[in-house]
Amino acid sequence: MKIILSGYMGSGKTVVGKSLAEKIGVKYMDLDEEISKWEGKNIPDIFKESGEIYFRRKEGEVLQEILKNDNSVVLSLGGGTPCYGKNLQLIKDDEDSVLIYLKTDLQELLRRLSEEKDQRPVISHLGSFEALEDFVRKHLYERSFYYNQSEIILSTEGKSVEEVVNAISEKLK
Ligand SMILES: Nc1ncnc2c1ncn2[C@@H]1O[C@H](COP(=O)(O)OP(=O)(O)OP(=O)(O)O)[C@@H](O)[C@H]1O
Ligand SMILES: O=C(O)C1=C[C@@H](O)[C@@H](O)[C@H](O)C1
Ligand SMILES: [Mg+2]
Repeated sequence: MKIILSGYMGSGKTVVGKSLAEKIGVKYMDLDEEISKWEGKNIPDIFKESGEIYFRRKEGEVLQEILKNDNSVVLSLGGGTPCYGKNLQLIKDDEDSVLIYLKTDLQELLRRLSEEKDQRPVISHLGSFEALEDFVRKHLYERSFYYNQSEIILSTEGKSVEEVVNAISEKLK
């Protein structure tokens, strides 16, 4: 099975995905990391040097490769992955994939993201907490249309990473 984690930036896809993979003894992959490896540079540099449209194209290509080649994997998507191109449909059409939305509320996302903006080129330019809040509120609303099409929607509210991992394991039983 391919367990695919989706959700806004800061929702915990990477930390939860790594921990879940370890718990159930399955290979872990992070789409952002795979794109970085493929391109030989980190995500902020890809955005800076080649632009977001180029990044989105690579994101779709790398996702397609992983879906084709890796049959047993926990895969953390990037925050925007299901919202671009054919990515969401590709995942829905893949019979072995189960797509899980880590649903984290706006205030918690803001708490996390205000500490960790620099490695996230979509928000790194937002200078103040107010600017970040304005942006994320609207962006999360727009993206929720895509996230909510996931097979499993899991609220992370009040849950530690371990509790999120346990909740996913329960849902998958
Ligand atoms: N359930 C949780 N409880 C407390 N902290 C959490 C939880 N989930 C994630 N975090 C923290 O929030 C931050 C963001 O998590 P993470 O990098 O895994 O998000 P992400 O969804 O992979 O983001 P991106 O889309 O930008 O890659 C990290 O510092 C992480 O430790
Ligand atoms: O939400 C987004 O659009 C992004 C999230 C990150 O995971 C990276 O995929 C990249 O920084 C874009
Ligand atoms: Mg991540």
